[in-house]
Amino acid sequence: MIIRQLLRGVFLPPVEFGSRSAVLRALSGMPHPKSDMTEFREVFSKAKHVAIITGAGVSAESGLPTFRAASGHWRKWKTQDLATAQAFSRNPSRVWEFYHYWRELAIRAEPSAAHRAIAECEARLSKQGRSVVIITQNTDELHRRAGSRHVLEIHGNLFRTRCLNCGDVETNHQSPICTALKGKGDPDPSCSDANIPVEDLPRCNQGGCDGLLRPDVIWFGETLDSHVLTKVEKVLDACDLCLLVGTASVVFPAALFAPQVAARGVPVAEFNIRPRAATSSSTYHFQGPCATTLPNALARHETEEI
Ligand SMILES: NC(=O)c1ccc[n+]([C@@H]2O[C@H](COP(=O)([O-])OP(=O)(O)OC[C@H]3O[C@@H](n4cnc5c(N)ncnc54)[C@H](O)[C@@H]3O)[C@@H](O)[C@H]2O)c1
Ligand SMILES: [Zn+2]
Repeated sequence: MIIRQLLRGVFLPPVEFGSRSAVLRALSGMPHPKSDMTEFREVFSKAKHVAIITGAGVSAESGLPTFRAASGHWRKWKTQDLATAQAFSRNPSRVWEFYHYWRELAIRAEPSAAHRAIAECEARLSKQGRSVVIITQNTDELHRRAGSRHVLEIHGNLFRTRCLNCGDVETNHQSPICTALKGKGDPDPSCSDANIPVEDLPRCNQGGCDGLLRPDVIWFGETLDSHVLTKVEKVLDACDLCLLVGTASVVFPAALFAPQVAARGVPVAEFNIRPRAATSSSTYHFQGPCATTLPNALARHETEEI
């Protein structure tokens, strides 16, 4: 499967809906995605294995801005220029400030109605012998905090650290993660770097190691965890309904997941505040904030007995 070969971080050009997609649709005779909720609910009620692919938009209503909403910047730097191994080795203090900012936002955030609707749907369907698996690009843990149990975090987790010296991976929810980062990380472009000495940044506490820790997230240009990708492949191959929630789907390899499922003739239902260029290849598109659209879409169907 091709997704195994791919690194994170190749961007698709973010073509706006209405330009190239409209032309392609007209040329190919491709139907417009439907927004018929009753029909979607019929399909949903019959699905045995549901894959739900989520992106930053699912956490937007929890107060975590999408990179796009934050104009793709933290202070004066592009987020994709900070989320790299090169940026970390050049300036670990700046990159830790950036991740400290995200950790503190995520710790204080609460799961939204969209996270809760997904978790409730998973719990209910599992009692009926049906499965729901969440494949998320988010690193904020809000799906788990909402109660979801089958979550594949393809881009890692803000609340894990990895030691650059011994490789030890630990869960870490400390706030702040180290004293030197307390009160740092302000995203305002006029704010200066804290320039924290490397020995005061988060360090490994495994017997005498003291190596520098990094956030255990997948940075641009890094390979996704092959164990996680193997699980993703199985879920994509087995699903008979796929939801694409709050993602621009412009970052590989996640951008390939829904098209891969659609190519098998499996319905894809998209929930986004705006159409994307590739929305035209989805079966359904429900436009609007997903904390409003998803609870209706995933509520108990009249044919469900429990
Ligand atoms: N919460 C997080 O963990 C978080 C936040 C920002 C970025 N990221 C990272 O950024 C990368 C960019 O990927 P992405 O495609 O997920 O994000 P993105 O910022 O590129 O796109 C977000 C998408 O969500 C949609 N959206 C915004 N608000 C919405 C809402 N209320 N309801 C429904 N849709 C909404 C937007 O139209 C857009 O298509 C990912 O790899 C992710 O790891 C993560
Ligand atoms: Zn170590």
